[in-house]
Amino acid sequence: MRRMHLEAVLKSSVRHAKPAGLTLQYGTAGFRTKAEHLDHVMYRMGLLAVLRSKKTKSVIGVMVTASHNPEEDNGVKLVDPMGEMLVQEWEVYATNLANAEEHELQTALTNIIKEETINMQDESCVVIGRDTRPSSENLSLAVIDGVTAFESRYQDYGLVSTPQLHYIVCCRNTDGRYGEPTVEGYYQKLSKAFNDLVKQSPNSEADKKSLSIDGANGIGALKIREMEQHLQPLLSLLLFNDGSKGKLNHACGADYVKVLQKAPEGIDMKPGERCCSFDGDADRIVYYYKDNEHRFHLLDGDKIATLISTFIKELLVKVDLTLNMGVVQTAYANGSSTRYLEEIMKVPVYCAKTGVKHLHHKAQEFDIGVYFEANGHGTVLFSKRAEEQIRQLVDTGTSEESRKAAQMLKNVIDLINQTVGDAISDMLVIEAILSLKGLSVEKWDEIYTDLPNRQLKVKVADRRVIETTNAERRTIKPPGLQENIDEIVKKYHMSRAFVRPSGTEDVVRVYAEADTQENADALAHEVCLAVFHRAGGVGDEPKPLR
Ligand SMILES: CC(=O)N[C@H]1[C@@H](OP(=O)(O)O)O[C@H](CO)[C@@H](O)[C@@H]1O
Ligand SMILES: [Mg+2]
Repeated sequence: MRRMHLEAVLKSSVRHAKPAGLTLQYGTAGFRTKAEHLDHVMYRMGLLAVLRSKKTKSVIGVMVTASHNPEEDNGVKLVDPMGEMLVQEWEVYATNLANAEEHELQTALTNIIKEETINMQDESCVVIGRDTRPSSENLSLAVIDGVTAFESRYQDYGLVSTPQLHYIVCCRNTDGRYGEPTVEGYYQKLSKAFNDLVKQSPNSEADKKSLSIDGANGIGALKIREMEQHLQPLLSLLLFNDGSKGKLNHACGADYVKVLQKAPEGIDMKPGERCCSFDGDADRIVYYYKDNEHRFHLLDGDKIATLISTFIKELLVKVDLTLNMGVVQTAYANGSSTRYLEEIMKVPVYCAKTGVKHLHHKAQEFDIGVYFEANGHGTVLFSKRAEEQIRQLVDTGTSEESRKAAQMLKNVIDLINQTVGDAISDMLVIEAILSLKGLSVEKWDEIYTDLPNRQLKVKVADRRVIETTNAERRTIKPPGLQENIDEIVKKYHMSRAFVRPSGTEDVVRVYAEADTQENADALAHEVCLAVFHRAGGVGDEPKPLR
């Protein structure tokens, strides 16, 4: 490392001192904790982004957000050259850097540079984005301080959704082939693909119902407002929880709706009308509606994956292309969705560990890989081969029908944000499919019926005592826990349950499914007790739900 660089680093590091003793881990989605503990982490992630940029000879992204966490929290994640999450091998560098005490920082940096044989003379560029949290602006300035300490180039994109930053990184590293590397370029690309798609809809006039969006009082609301003008008058959007009064993610947003299986506050729901919720950084989406009896119905990531993969499969038949398509889920996927995809749709389904990076990785193995977490985070990946074949058929398809189907697939490719799950992009794909197929939200919901399920959390002294295997569906530690869960599960009908330590919160998550909601709740509670007693629960024993 050149002396000058190092001196600059050590000098500016003093302004971003690490609270002694604080340790954090680069988890499922980067670092996340109370915002006041993150200044030094941001500065150091600025440094790491520069090293990653030099190493990959590409533009690297840094996003300041804590997604669905409460407003007081914040976090940071790095974006790799093609818009993917930071490669796993570098997560340990991120953790080491974040946890190095002041006097260890130099060694931590030198180690990475040596290990990765980074040439500090190489060019570098970092792009930065942030969500709407009150703490985000200052924290992004800390990132910039880190970036400039290494004399790197950077561009601050300011307020953007997480998927917009992923899109921008991908555009910057592909000479604009993926699109114009600006937020405006993103709107142009997506809205053109969407408008072209729905133009082909025989039902464009038929379903005049509007879509109500819960913006979680976050960045998604802001960005929908900007995008809206590109979409009019094809889609009528009603925006709620737009951040003008409510608190970010408070009693609203995709996570709230999915976990509590109820409508967010602040939204005006009319029977039969489509509603959707974004999360705090707009990379997740879930749909829902209430029926004429005012019962709430949730259409989560599993229902979205089913809708999209069915649509794509039908188009593939029309264009007569033999491309292999697979759906990737996690253990949280509702059993009914897996059964429907495998048995009715005859689509191969795979189970990956929780966290988008695992699903994304698996989905890359297919010509067309559809992946969604049940919570609504997901996208579709098209291999280069698939994309080329589809684009070719737009002109060379043997019949009018096949050319039209190829055109639709091409529009889907352009509409979907292939870099990462994206609430806005997914929403437009869903809206286009519903319009093209003339499907109401009720009809979409009827494709299969979810098994009643419950997700709970247990507080334990150290969640790392739980180790899992088989894509997190079974525990191997602590001893006896899995056997205990197996015994409990046997007592219920159509039942399934698993536990795993969360990667973003200091809790153990419990998931249970059974034939009735009452049984799913009782099963979840019994499993919570097993975790509490066998994995060092703290505080009061978990109480039954009713
Ligand atoms: C059950 C669940 O929804 N888990 C979420 C949550 O991870 P945990 O490791 O379960 O805390 O946050 C992740 C990041 O947003 C997301 O990828 C994941 O799906
Ligand atoms: Mg998110």
